[in-house]
Amino acid sequence: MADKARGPRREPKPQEERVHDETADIGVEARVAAGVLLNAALIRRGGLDEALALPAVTALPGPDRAFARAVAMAALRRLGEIDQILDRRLQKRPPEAIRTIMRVSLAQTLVLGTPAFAAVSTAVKLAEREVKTRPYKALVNAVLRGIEREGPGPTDAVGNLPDWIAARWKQTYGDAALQGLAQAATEEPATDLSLKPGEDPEALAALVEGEVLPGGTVRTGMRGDVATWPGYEDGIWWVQDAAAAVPVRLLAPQAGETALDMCAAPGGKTLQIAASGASVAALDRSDARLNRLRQNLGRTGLAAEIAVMPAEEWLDSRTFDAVLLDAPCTATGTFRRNPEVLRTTKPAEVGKLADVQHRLLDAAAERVAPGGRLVYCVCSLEREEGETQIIAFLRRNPAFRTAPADPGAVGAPSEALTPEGWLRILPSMWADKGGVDGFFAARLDRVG
Ligand SMILES: C[S@@+](CC[C@H](N)C(=O)[O-])C[C@H]1O[C@@H](n2cnc3c(N)ncnc32)[C@H](O)[C@@H]1O
Repeated sequence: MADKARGPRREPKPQEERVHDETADIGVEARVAAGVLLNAALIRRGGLDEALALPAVTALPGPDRAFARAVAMAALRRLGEIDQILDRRLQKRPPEAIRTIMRVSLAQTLVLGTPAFAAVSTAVKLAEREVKTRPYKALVNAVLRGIEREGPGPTDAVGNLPDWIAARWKQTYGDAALQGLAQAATEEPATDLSLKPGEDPEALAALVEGEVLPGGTVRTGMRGDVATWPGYEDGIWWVQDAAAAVPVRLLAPQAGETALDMCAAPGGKTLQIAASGASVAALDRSDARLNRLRQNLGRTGLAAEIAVMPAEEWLDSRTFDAVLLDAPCTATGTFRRNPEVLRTTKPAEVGKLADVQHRLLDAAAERVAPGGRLVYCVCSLEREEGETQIIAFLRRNPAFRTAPADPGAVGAPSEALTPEGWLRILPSMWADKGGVDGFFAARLDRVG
């Protein structure tokens, strides 16, 4: 939880930014870009990625671009707390552009540790630039200097979650879990690497300033461009959150088996299946998203058959020993890496996606060979997309039974095991190791 006495705690700083804020020489344009990124991320899903391609961002030198992104991400993770601090000092609602300038400034001073003289003076310069914001220059200066002088005051990390999400998670997981989830949402996650079989996780961990997590994932302390990290060129690992690596371990594909990955892109799980020696077909409706899989197959020397296709419309008549359905979902469990997901997901999407998942689950069942198995997973924390789907699926499909998971054997936190034998991984688990993404996973064996 946020430190009630002092406001948001500081996040570890990305490497490039560390170099730069020490010299405090990053200018106004990087702060403009941070505001552009922040607002784009708040407007719609995918907005952050689109904004990263805008000239206001791409025209910046690399370190300034990294700084702008770090500021936007820090602001997104702490938006509720930042607004609590601002709202205490604002008597009237300022124009949105002014709020953005102040949010960007506070993300720097309160979260990233940028020196106040740099964060505040650039905020004042930003206000000065536009006719519409110029009249608020003195307000920006007074508010930000006041916070610097008197401290931010108490904040509540649950306030970083939209109300409807906080209410849902409280009802589903309880108040203590909600506090843990809110805390996890404030923290910048480390990068996790999955290794090809035969590679030594301890040796890689030593090279990438990392540690080996249960299950064999290597969690690295490194930041910046992964293409420059040891082992990238040799294709011995790929980036995959520790929790995202669990469903394929639950599926346990074997050499000589056939496997189908029904919603495969960008492909971390296909790579895991291919690395097991099983022969894998990977489907996805998005050709663009499959490009990442194609690149990673080339880099790692692994093989998969790829088809661009809505999985339920695939005309191929084969059935498979092992079927993975990593279904499209609200992705609310990925808030550590994609903090904007909590802001852009709308309540109505939960039900709409649950309908899609229902349809895809039925299509997946038809692909499972007699004696074969199906793993269903989603990176959502919403029950309708997880537990409720499997309860309904088992009612519709008496030929399938839950194969209870062994969390230790699949590299999942032990407390993730549900009474039914499914896995409900929460981002607040493994807090001492830096947390994990949220996932639901169930293995269903075809017994009839
Ligand atoms: C959660 S992501 C999959 C992540 C992937 N399994 C991985 O590990 O990298 C869901 C994917 O489902 C795809 N998708 C959505 N509807 C689909 C459908 N009807 N058939 C096939 N793919 C679909 C999306 O394009 C998206 O790439």
